[in-house]
Amino acid sequence: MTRSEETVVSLENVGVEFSNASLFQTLRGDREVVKAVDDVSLDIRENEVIVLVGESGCGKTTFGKTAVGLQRPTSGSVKYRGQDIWDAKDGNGDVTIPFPEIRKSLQIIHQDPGSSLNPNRTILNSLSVPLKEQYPQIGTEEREERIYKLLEYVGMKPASSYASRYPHQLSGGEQQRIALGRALLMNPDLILADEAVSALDVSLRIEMMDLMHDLQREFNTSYLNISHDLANAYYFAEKVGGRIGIMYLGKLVEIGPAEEIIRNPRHPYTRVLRWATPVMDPDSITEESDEPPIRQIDIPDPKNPPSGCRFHTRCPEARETCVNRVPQLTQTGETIESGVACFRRDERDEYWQSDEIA
Ligand SMILES: Nc1ncnc2c1ncn2[C@@H]1O[C@H](COP(=O)(O)OP(=O)(O)OP(=O)(O)O)[C@@H](O)[C@H]1O
Repeated sequence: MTRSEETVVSLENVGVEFSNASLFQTLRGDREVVKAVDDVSLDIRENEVIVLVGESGCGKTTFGKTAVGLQRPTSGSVKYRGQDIWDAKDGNGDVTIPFPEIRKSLQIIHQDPGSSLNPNRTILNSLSVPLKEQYPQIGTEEREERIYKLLEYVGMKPASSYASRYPHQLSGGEQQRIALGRALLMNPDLILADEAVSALDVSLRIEMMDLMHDLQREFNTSYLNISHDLANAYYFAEKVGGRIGIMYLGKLVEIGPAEEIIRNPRHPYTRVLRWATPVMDPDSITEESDEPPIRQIDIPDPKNPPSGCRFHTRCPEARETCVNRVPQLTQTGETIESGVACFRRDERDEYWQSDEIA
């Protein structure tokens, strides 16, 4: 698929902090702050596929929600086609794209589609609601026509039979198709798919990912997918020339074309993920040893992350300098497509003179 260079969503130095504190804790001054996302920048272009991968709690969902305007960042900016999303929401400055239009263009599908469909409404009713809200000018007949057409697009034929059912009369895979259809009804520029296939059986998972690819061509949509599974990420991104981004404790530590991330991972953490993943096509990866390339299995507490490079406590390559300095994500290829946040990528970095951690 030919991808345009036009940026749909641009996230710049985005940070998201959560404060989990009762009034009592706040008064005592022991407010607990989690930096779910810490200084992450990313451009998502038209027709692009990006999959974010990382262990539970590393900030994937928070970052994804920030990208589609569902989570306000505590620092940095998020722009949709050049318009700051939160300025549009707050009415700050010259708003060139109104917030409702931005929300319509940035859609989300969740891991559990059942919970996002009203159990008391038929599929037709459920899909009519957002269409009525976004396109109040269209009549009932046209609305139903659009819904039926979309149900057919997502493989639910005959559409009229599915349209009259309630969510409990559909399988998990069918519910997920409906969720995808509902997102596409808005004709979005970007769909955030948060673990959208992880609850499905393997064969259904592949079917769903293939369907998403087909519909991407049809609707010119970009996808930001979230997955804890590098094998799924590889399947989804590689087929359409997409990128994989690796997150660790709120940081984007590596990003690049799917093939490159699997064949030539540069960040020590990416190597750990690859080691831990039975990749779908075992021939496509090089031999790895049985020993995990890691010093410590436990993930540090996100409320109290390690200093310097956050991965240093587990990194087999860590040196003293990694304890104090924060590596920035820097370009690795000829374009801004790929980057890695590790001192080892620069042969002149003081890392090479630094002592190994005992
Ligand atoms: N609304 C919230 N309030 C407080 N803390 C939150 C909130 N949402 C997320 N967090 C915290 O932020 C961190 C990142 O969470 P997030 O859900 O973004 O991670 P994740 O990588 O998507 O994890 P998972 O794969 O388990 O969903 C976690 O430490 C989490 O506890």
